[in-house]
Amino acid sequence: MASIGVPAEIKRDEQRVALTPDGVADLVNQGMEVRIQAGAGLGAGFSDAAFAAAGARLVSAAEAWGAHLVVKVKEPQPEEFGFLRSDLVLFTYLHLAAYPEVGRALLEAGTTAVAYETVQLEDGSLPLLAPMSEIAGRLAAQVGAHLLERPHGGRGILMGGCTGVRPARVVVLGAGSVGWNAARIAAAMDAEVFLLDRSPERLRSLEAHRRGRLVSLVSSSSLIERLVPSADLLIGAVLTAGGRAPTLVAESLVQQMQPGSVVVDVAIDQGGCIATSRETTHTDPVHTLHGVQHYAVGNMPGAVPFTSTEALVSVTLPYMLVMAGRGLVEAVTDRPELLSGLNTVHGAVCHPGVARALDVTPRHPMACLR
Ligand SMILES: NC(=O)C1=CN([C@@H]2O[C@H](COP(=O)(O)OP(=O)(O)OC[C@H]3O[C@@H](n4cnc5c(N)ncnc54)[C@H](O)[C@@H]3O)[C@@H](O)[C@H]2O)C=CC1
Ligand SMILES: CC(=O)C(=O)O
Repeated sequence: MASIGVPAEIKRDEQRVALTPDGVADLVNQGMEVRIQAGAGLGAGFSDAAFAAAGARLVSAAEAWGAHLVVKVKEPQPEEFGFLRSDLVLFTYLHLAAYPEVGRALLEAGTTAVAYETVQLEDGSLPLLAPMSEIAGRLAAQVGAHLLERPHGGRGILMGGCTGVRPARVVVLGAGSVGWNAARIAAAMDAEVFLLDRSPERLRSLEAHRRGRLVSLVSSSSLIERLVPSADLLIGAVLTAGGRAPTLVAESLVQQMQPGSVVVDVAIDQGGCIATSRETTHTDPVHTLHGVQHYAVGNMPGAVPFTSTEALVSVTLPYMLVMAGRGLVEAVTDRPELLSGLNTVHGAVCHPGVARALDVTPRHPMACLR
């Protein structure tokens, strides 16, 4: 019988879990054995009793990691590297461009790792990243608004201003799932929003939904140089799938921002797109440089684990069913988008963007699977 293991997340401040009790019931009904580490769902509001009632077996971390398919939320932490092995299929967010040491551990162990964030449909969309990006984008506007308040270290600007007083100026780099959601929440707060993307087609597709003081602009380095110094809130949200985020904002530009302004670099999980950001945690989310508060939490959706867990499992469960039920080779035939999810297979890197970031030569995923 195929077994699926769900370890508790141990990344700092991560409270999400990779399966819900409803998801467990679906897998068990398909004849699969589901092992949940005891306590794994508590932070997201799912009790051990609820998982057991759905048919899961409550186990230790080692037993959860011992399953054929291990599903997680975040990349394995160094304490978990010892659980990696060559007959394991790991399905989780990996972001190997930002965490090369995780890539090395997966390659050394020969683990087959399928990264949620690089599963890509034919139209270029990223179905397993999109829900978390939607959440992180919405949070970015909320967090930015909060940090702009004086008691939270900000310059004391209200997002929507008030009658006769200007609103906050928000500049969003990247108009994908994160950027669009950040921009539309900021616009709904009545801020003045500039949404930049290198793709005019992407901006055009958003045109009909644009509301409030939201201006969309085709990105260029000159435009960024003009806009950033006057931004009260700068949000980084660009991505090239699998690759390291490009640095779009140099330190000299951040230096020109007003003291108390805020940077939220959501793209930090791919290395960040603002030169001065470095990864922070929910416990200690802000570092201040040149008088500008930087928020760059690599697992922002972990702040709302109930919403995020439900949203994540709603998109990952169909893939778990096919991977555990029919094996990886049949799964990629049935769901070809899984091929781009393959980051490492038996000691080789299979995704070109990840390979570039790790400075290794990629192998074709089908060749690796054979
Ligand atoms: N910190 C966190 O907790 C989370 C971080 N993320 C990250 O946020 C980032 C954005 O994700 P999504 O919005 O889902 O990606 P997406 O693929 O939907 O959008 C990225 C956008 O960036 C644009 N872009 C790429 N290079 C550009 C450039 N040089 N100049 C201007 N625009 C450029 C693309 O045209 C695209 O529209 C990713 O790194 C993702 O992993 C997502 C969720 C949570
Ligand atoms: C996308 C991602 O890495 C996260 O939600 O934590």
